[in-house]
Amino acid sequence: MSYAINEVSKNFNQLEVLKDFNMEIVEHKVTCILGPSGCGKTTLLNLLSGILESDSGSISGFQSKTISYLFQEPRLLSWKTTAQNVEYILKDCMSAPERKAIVEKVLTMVQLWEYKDYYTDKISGGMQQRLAIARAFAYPAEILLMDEPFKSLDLEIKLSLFRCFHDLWKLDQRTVVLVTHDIHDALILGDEIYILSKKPTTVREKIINNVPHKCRNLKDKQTLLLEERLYGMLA
Ligand SMILES: Nc1ncnc2c1ncn2[C@@H]1O[C@H](COP(=O)(O)OP(=O)(O)OP(=O)(O)O)[C@@H](O)[C@H]1O
Repeated sequence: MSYAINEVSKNFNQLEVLKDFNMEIVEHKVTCILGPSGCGKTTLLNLLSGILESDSGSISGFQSKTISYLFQEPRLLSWKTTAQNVEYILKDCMSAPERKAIVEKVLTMVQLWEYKDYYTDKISGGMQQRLAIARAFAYPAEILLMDEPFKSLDLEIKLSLFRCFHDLWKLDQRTVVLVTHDIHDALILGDEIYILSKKPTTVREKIINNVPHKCRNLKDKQTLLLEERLYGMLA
């Protein structure tokens, strides 16, 4: 199954942001949207989640789905512990024993189980972002929308977050739409990579990344070839 965005246009007053925009999102894949700052990536996620309405065109498949959103900043509850931050969002959708099991599973996967009783303002920024990713995957949404969750992080932290992402994604191969302006995020995480133009924004290219998730790293030969191709397209 896939989700379709057909000929969608979105303006803010006189500003044309998306114009006759077409895209397909394949279930159980990570679709990465790579585009310059201000081209309308967040606007697109807001259209997919129903926060915004398009001016014309259609978006199909999302309406009846549960959607989870992960933002650039972790948006944690500082008055709750690491474990409580995950448990809290699960309270209406599963029993207490189920919640406990999931909290332990995801916190262990992102190496935060030993910090489960720490308040979130007592853990580092990288740990907070790991927690936010674990929390987003813990919620049983069918679609996960990610808005530049790796922006402004140094490379070492980013690489550890990429590993967390891959481990969590492998659990149930969630349908993910990730927006970014960073080629590395797209190369390591995206199965399908859409490259956007400047405003008024359309899709310039679509690339399929066939490198298996576990082989993707910034030294892998195939990944480097793809990187060269992407830089060529963005030049
Ligand atoms: N509610 C709004 N009202 C008016 N203009 C808006 C609104 N939301 C976004 N815009 C404008 O639409 C354009 C696209 O914004 P958007 O945040 O979607 O871009 P983006 O690609 O996510 O940007 P960035 O990479 O910098 O986060 C920008 O020029 C922005 O100023």
